[in-house]
Parts: sequence; C-alpha cells; structure tokens
Amino acid sequence: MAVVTGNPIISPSLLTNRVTQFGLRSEVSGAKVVPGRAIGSGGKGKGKVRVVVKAAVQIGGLEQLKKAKEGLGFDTVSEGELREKGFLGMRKTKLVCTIGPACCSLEDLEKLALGGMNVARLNMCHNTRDWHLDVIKKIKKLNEEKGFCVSIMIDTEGSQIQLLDHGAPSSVKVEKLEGYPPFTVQASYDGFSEGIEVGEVLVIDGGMASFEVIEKAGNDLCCRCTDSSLFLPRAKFSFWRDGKLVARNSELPTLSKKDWADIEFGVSEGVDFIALSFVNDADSVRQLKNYLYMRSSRSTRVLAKIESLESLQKLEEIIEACDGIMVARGDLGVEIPYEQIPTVQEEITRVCRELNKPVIVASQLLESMVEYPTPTRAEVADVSEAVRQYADALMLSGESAIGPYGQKALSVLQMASSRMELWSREENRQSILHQRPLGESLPDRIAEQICNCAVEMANNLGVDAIFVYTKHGQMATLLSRNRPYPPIFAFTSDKGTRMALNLQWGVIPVLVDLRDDEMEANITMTMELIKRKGMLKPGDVVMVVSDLASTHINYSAFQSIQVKTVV
Ligand SMILES: Nc1ncnc2c1ncn2[C@@H]1O[C@H](COP(=O)(O)OP(=O)(O)O)[C@@H](O)[C@H]1O
Ligand SMILES: C=C(OP(=O)(O)O)C(=O)O
Ligand SMILES: [K+]
Ligand SMILES: [Mg+2]
Repeated sequence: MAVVTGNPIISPSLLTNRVTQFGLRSEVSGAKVVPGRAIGSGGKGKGKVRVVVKAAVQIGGLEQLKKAKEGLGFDTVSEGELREKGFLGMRKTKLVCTIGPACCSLEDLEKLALGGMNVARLNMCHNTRDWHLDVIKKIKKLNEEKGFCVSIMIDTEGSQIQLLDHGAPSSVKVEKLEGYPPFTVQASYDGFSEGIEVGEVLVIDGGMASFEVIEKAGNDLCCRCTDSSLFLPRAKFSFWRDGKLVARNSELPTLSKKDWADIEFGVSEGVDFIALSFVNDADSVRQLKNYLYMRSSRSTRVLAKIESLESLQKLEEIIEACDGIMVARGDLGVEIPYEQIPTVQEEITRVCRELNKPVIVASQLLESMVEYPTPTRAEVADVSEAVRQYADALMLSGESAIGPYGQKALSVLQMASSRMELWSREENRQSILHQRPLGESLPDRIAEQICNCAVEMANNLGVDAIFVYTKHGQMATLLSRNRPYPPIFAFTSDKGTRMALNLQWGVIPVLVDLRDDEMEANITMTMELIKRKGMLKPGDVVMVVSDLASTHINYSAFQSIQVKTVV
C-alpha cells in the first residue's frame, strides 16, 4: 500500500472570481487522510466551481491493481531510457523518420524504433499504396510484438506540387552555356506555366539552379540557364517576377483526387496522423477534419504543412484549425527566400506553442547525411536551434528514406536534442515561455491554470516526474506547452490519444486501464505498477495532475494537483 504524503501548496491563481466556496476536504471515501494537501477545482459538476484543497490520501483501490493488466502500456524504449538515464535524462524532443527504400525492412524499422523514432512518416508522393501498406503492417507488428509505440503518419502528395522530371536517374549538371541543344524536362501537370510570361525567372529547388523564360509556346516554356548548378530528379520549382514569387495556381484544390484516395487508405489502416501538403488556409484543414470525424471512429490527427506563402499569411487560423504543424522547409524554401527560413521557423514554433499545438521542424536538418556518415557543424547547429526554440519534434526525410546512414542520423538528432535540452534547463530558458491564456470556458481556464501552476511547482520543487491522467490528452498537452524539466507520463486508456501524444514534447504516453470514476485508485494502481517495474523508488517525488472524473467529490470532473513522495 503506498502511503503518500504531500506538501501544502495553494496557488492564488487558482482562485477565480466565481469561486463560491473554499474548504479543506478531508473525507475521500475509501481512504484514510494523512497530512498533506492537494489543489483541486470543481469541474462541470453542479454548476458550482469550488477550489478544494484536498489532503493527499492513503488510497484504497489496490483491488484495481490486481485487476490491472500487468502489461502497463509503457513502451520499451522509454522504459529503457528511464532505467538508463533517470527521469531528468529522458529525451523530450520527439523524432520523426521518413520511411523509404533504405529503411523499410522489418529489421531496419526495428533499429529506428530502438533508436528513438517516435513517428514513422510515409510520403504518399512516392511509391505505391501496397508498399506503404507493407510498412504500416511492419510497424504495427513491431508495436504489438516488441512493445514499441511508434505512431504512423501519412503525408499527402498535394495537388499544387510542381515537379520537373528530367528523366535521368540522378541529378544533372546545368550550365550557363550558349549554343547547346535544348534539354527537355516534363512538368508534373499541364497548367504549370499558366500566367507565366517571357522574362520571368524559373527557380529550381529553392535556388539550386535558375533559368530565364525566353520563349513561351502554348504551355511549353523555353528557358535559358542563368545560374548553373544541379538539377535533381523530381525537382521542385517556382517562378519569380521582379524578385517576387509569382503566386501558385490557387485554383487547384489542396486535396487532389489521389490525396482523397490516400486518405481513405490511411483511415482504413488506422494511421495516427495525416500531414496535409500545401495548406493555404484553414478551410482545407477543416474539410479534412470534418470528413475524418464522420468517417473514422478513431481520432486521426490532422497536421498542416506550412510550405507556401499563402499559409504564412494565414498562419494563426491554420494552427487553430489543425491538430499540429509541420514546418516543411523544403518547399517553404522554394516559396520564400531561404534566408528567411530561420526567423519564419522560430515564429511558427512560437505561435504553435502559444496555441498549444505540436510543431515539427522538417527537411534538410542533416541533408549531407544522405551521402555522408557524419553531419556538418552547421547541420548540428540547425538541429540544436530547433530544440532551443522548443519545437516538439524533428523530422528526417531523405536522411532515413534513401540515405545509408539513417540510424546514424537518428542518433545525431537524439544526441543533439538531449544536449540542447539540458543546456536550456541549465539556462532556465523555460522562463522565456510566455503563455497567452487560451481557454475560454471556466473549466478550460482552470485546466490551463492548473497545468501552468503544476509545471512551475514541478520545476521549483524539483520533482522527478509529472504523472497526468487524461482521456483525450488535453491536460498532457497543456503541461507539455510549459516545457517542464521533469518528464510527463501521460496515462490514458484511449489508444488514439496515446499514439497522438507521441508528437508532444516531453510526454511519454502510457496505455493503462483507467476507471473514469476512480481517480485516486488510478493513481495508486499506476504508481504501484511503475514501482513494481523498478522505475519508481522510495524517495522519488511525483506530481500528479488529473482531469478524470471522480465520484468522491460528486463532481462530473475534478482537476487536481497532488505532490506525492514514494515510500
Ligand atoms: N516511400 C518512398 N519510396 C521511395 N522513395 C522515397 C519514399 N519516401 C521518400 N523517398 C525518397 O526520399 C526523398 C526525400 O523524401 P521527402 O523529403 O519525403 O520527399 P520529397 O523529396 O518529395 O520532398 C524523396 O525525394 C524520394 O527520393
Ligand atoms: C516536408 C516537406 O514536404 P515534402 O517532403 O512532402 O515535399 C517539405 O517540403 O519540406
Ligand atoms: K508529401
Ligand atoms: Mg513539401
């Protein structure tokens, strides 16, 4: 029986002007009160809001422990990391790997999972659906049979993709030479030159090579190379006039017919995330979310990829409409001058944190490792900068998909993230995290305040871990938003919530049978289970935050903070 004690903590910010009563409650049925306190607040209950200071309790509920499946849904990688590095040594930044020919075997996928891959990305621009299905099945097999917790993301091709294919198997050198026979390349759709005039500039892959349009015949353009360099297979391109980007063909829908077919495929295979390419406004995000809501029982999360000028102009509305953001620096660097990427990335990351949405920094993080076994210093600095900005996740593209050093690249992300996270903690950079109030309803504002206060308490008290008990993950994201020093163990009985929290900074999602009306018993049961696994030891201090209902306090929902010392 875990006898727990707590410390008296009252946070005035919890006292809202609608508090009708304030009192010390000691009776929690089925439990004996021991000195100690917790902060709680009434939820939606009887229309009243009460801030209740409730003593931490010696809790019954052990019968639930016997019933609880011994297999607490702790993934093997997090468990190993905790045993090896301790609570504070656990990595916070999540890692996404694009799966391609170089890593699609079962053993390669297992190595990436062991190396810390949290999310596997399937880019529907490439390969066949059968190929992607095979990868999905392998990842599910690894999760089920080996205890991993790798979420699956499909990334749509998008209808505005502008690809030039010269047909050669690898990159082609282009020169500013006169008098050579023209060299023809195919564009990925007929209307690629709509609105383009002679004299405009065609830029390949954000500046890899540039051409001047010297003649237009129907849809075809004849261009002269003005800046020689490399022309990659399936290169992306953009047009510029007087130094300004010529807007893309916005008549095309964000979601093409192929995209809808890929989405249908993803939903039927139960993927956890759908990353929407070339989002230009919130409408396409809402359209997809509505479709998913009607179509799928599981809550597949929609990520919006910021990779066009229009999306930057509508950034906040897009962030508010989606479940997360990917800073897709590859195409973004084609759409805006690439020297603007660092500040744009920082701003997107900042707004995402403020609006409590996870953000992935993607593309070219370790591009040289597509060919070389070690990164450049500049690339390590780029990774560290994204971590310093408190991005939730980092993503490998060609580095894992086609490069021979995918596992090495993943370990570089892992090491650079852990180092920068430690530095940020030592520099107390957490203090820079300005929190714009988000919640509108009182219960939401209480949940937000509780999480803000809980993180401040956790950091000030130096607790070892934060345990949060959550149904849909909201409290876990609100805690993560504050970027706490200790890890956040998010206990949930909802599989979709668990897989979605894999993208949330500092959150270790744990699947466990929770009972809606037995908050205290849930706490006992999980702490006992983790203690039995040897991952909690006497003297460890755990902060417990919950938004589960509790009938003891005859509220439909009870949000509380408790600080418990394991004995
Ligand atoms: N599923 C796949 N099958 C084959 N090749 C892939 C796959 N995913 C990615 N690749 C390769 O890896 C490269 C980098 O991946 P990514 O950045 O996701 O694609 P893109 O280049 O279209 O932006 C792609 O250009 C492609 O050559
Ligand atoms: C991640 C990106 O999208 P994709 O790889 O699908 O082009 C990007 O453009 O950076
Ligand atoms: K894509
Ligand atoms: Mg892109």
